Amino acid sequence: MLGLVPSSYLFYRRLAAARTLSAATPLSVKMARSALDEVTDSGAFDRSPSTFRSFVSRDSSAPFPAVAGRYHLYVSYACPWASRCLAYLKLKGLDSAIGFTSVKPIFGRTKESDDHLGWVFPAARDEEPGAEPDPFNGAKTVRELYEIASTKYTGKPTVPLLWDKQLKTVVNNESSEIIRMLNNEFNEIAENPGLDLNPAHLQASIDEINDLVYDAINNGVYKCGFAKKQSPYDEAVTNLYNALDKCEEILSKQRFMCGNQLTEADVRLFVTLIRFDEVYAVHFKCNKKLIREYPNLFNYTKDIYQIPGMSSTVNMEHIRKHYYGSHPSINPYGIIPAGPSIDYNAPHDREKLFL
Ligand SMILES: N[C@@H](CCC(=O)N[C@@H](CS)C(=O)NCC(=O)O)C(=O)O
Repeated sequence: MLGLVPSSYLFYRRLAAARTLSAATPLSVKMARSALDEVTDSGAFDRSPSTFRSFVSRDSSAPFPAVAGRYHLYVSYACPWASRCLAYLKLKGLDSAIGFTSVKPIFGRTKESDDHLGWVFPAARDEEPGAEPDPFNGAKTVRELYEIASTKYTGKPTVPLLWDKQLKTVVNNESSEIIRMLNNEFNEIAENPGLDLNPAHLQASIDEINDLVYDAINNGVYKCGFAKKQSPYDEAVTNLYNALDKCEEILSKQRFMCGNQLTEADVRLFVTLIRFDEVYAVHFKCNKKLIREYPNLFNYTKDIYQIPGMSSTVNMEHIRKHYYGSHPSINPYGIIPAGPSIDYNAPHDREKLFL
């Protein structure tokens, strides 16, 4: 460890700077400790904002410079927000410069002194395929990582989190920002630096699709699933299916959401589509229509799944175990439904349609 410290003075100055940057947000404000608590009096799900919002930069003098081996991504294979970061690690060829560790899929007790349920690491590598013990801090829970980064943290201990091994702190826990950093700032150490998922000429269109997809689809399925009253559910499910119909129509004319090249908008939509028929349809009551009943959306999901590297970011076992097993107020007995076991490696027509 000491080998990483440039000089004790510099180290503590950087640590203080990083902590100020990382903690420049309302850490002392009382926040929900679980997504299931983020429901307003009207019964609607209302997601809290992420807390750690510092940026890694290609500028070598920045507090968090983009260097190989310094950062680690803590994820859950179950989580769509974490999976989009994982997808970027694979697509950009950054997985040897930035390691990652997945937690166990089912929430567990994070402290003996309270009843919080959250992400936990396995005690050994062979405990749960895909999940690994924390390699750097020996943390038993993601909550512990947040507590190492800030003693004042009272918010939700969420994944993904981009961890700085040198300063032992969370750089950023907002996936929409982490993916932009992975796209833009690490090109000098990426194996695929030429892949730009946010090209300037498509930025306006990417932002427009992201606005539609985030609110109505990515977060929309959670609004359906976590609603505690009928009317917020009705509103969320209507918005969800209006947005899916719109995507289906866009994809009838072009291979990807912003044209005929893969962009950030596709990675962001994919992580919800791949979980939809297996989990959201049943667990979150999104059963008006399945993705496999939309010809374009279904083939588009297969198309993206078959991009080299992408299938390794999809662990359906973790996805199914997590949702059905971690929300006792929705599924009290934790029973995992049998189907549908879709083959996303099956042929699709997208390449032929849009040559
Ligand atoms: N805005 C965050 C959201 C992350 C998030 O909500 N992650 C969920 C898993 S899918 C989580 O860790 N939840 C912990 C909990 O509910 O206790 C991001 O996009 O990075």
